[in-house]
Amino acid sequence: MIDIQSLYKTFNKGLPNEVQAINGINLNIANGDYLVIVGSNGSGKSTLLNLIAGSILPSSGSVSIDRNDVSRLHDYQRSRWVARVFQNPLSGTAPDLSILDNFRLAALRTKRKGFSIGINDGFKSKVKEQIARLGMGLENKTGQLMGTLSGGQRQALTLLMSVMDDCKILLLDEPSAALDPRSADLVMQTADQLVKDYSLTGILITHNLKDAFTYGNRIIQMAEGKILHDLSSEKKTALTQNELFSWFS
Ligand SMILES: Nc1ncnc2c1ncn2[C@@H]1O[C@H](COP(=O)(O)OP(=O)(O)OP(=O)(O)O)[C@@H](O)[C@H]1O
Repeated sequence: MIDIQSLYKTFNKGLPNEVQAINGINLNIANGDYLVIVGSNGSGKSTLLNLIAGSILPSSGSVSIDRNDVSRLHDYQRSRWVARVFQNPLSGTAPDLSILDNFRLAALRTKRKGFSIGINDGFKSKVKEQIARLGMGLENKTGQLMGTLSGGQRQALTLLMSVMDDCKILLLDEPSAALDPRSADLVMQTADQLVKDYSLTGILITHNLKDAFTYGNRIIQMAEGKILHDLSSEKKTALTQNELFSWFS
């Protein structure tokens, strides 16, 4: 469970360009929830995700993961809980390395000290088996260079790489925004499947209201660093597309 209490983040404090990006957020996200975050530009969505990931630290307030107060831990210290996928399919992968080597690198990055992982047959077949589940036919091309894949294929593999190593929370910051509509759908479906298959807690930021409507079991709308709407389970299911659109009018 992610428990956020009285969270504030101010950038450039005391300067003329001071911004109160997060303005007193309280939020509880249950294990296994798939939370969608919508909101206008500058409403604080990415800052909230950064605070959960630990890539920035709060001005005040707390973030706990499974009852561990992680508020002062940096992102690399939270990596055993948190995986993150960004908008740009080029980030997070090495284009000049093969698919398999990229998986190996990803595994090495997240394994705790003392745990050695080779590129042995066991690892290779585990990777192939997981890639096959994507249904993209890439399992027999693990020697292919990552840079030669399409943006959608690459983003789907990035998603898989980020969840294969026992993380509990998957943060998705507009993962399909840079992709064509077909690839975007594929990546969103992959994310949804991985959240379910790996029993993850997912948090998705999206500007795509169709995706916000389709995915997740809870939706929040942010405005000026606060939560304006918060609908979970049945209320999210009952939400109509028109109602969701009206949040932005
Ligand atoms: N590192 C930073 N330094 C200064 N100001 C920042 C920084 N990061 C974010 N901000 C400011 O904080 C506010 C919230 O930004 P944030 O990126 O969280 O919004 P967002 O809802 O994710 O927007 P978008 O939909 O455009 O990505 C904005 O006013 C932004 O300019």
